[in-house]
Amino acid sequence: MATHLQGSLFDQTDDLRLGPLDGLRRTRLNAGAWIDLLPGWLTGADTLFERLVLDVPWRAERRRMYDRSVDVPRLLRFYGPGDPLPHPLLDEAREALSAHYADELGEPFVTAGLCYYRDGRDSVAWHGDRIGRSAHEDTMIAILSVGAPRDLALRPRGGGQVLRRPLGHGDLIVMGGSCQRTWEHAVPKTNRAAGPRISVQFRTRGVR
Ligand SMILES: O=C(O)CCC(=O)C(=O)O
Ligand SMILES: [Fe+2]
Repeated sequence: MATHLQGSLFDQTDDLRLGPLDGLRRTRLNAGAWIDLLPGWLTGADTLFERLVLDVPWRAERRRMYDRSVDVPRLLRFYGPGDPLPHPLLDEAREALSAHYADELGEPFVTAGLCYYRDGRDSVAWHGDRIGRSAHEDTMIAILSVGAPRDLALRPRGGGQVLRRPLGHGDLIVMGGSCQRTWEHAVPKTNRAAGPRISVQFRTRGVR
């Protein structure tokens, strides 16, 4: 797999470090959904990006579409509860998030789903993460984004005004409340030249 990393693509420091979470800012959406945003949570994210590209055993998946089977346009890897994560920074991030949201969430983040968008043609279509308890309970999904900036788009389920949040290198977004049931999200394809991006989604037990 070609990685096309030209030196310090995204930021200038090798010092991989998570900042404090008290800068998180909440936007309330309707129907009990909300998002928390913290740009630049992780600094030195180049190192993490490069390690994840090389070390994660990425999988291409296929899915049925009508009578054909098509490639899912991104690479994936899922780490379940207790699976060793591919980089210690991810353990640190998950622990920091679990501690920060402990009272409000009432349980820790235990899984990590990784997605690798190789360029602007890779994407994920509108969906809610509604497999498991999130189909009928509030939950939180925290996403750490590294690599090229891509928009996370959000809209009320079934349609409505689309919000876009550009997620850059080291940025954190948390979708909470009813967001997976009452809203949908997507990473749309882009015609702009977009470099590679990796997102890490932390979820609670029994939520996909
Ligand atoms: O890449 C992202 O930021 C979002 C990924 C996502 O929504 C998912 O895998 O369920
Ligand atoms: Fe999702």
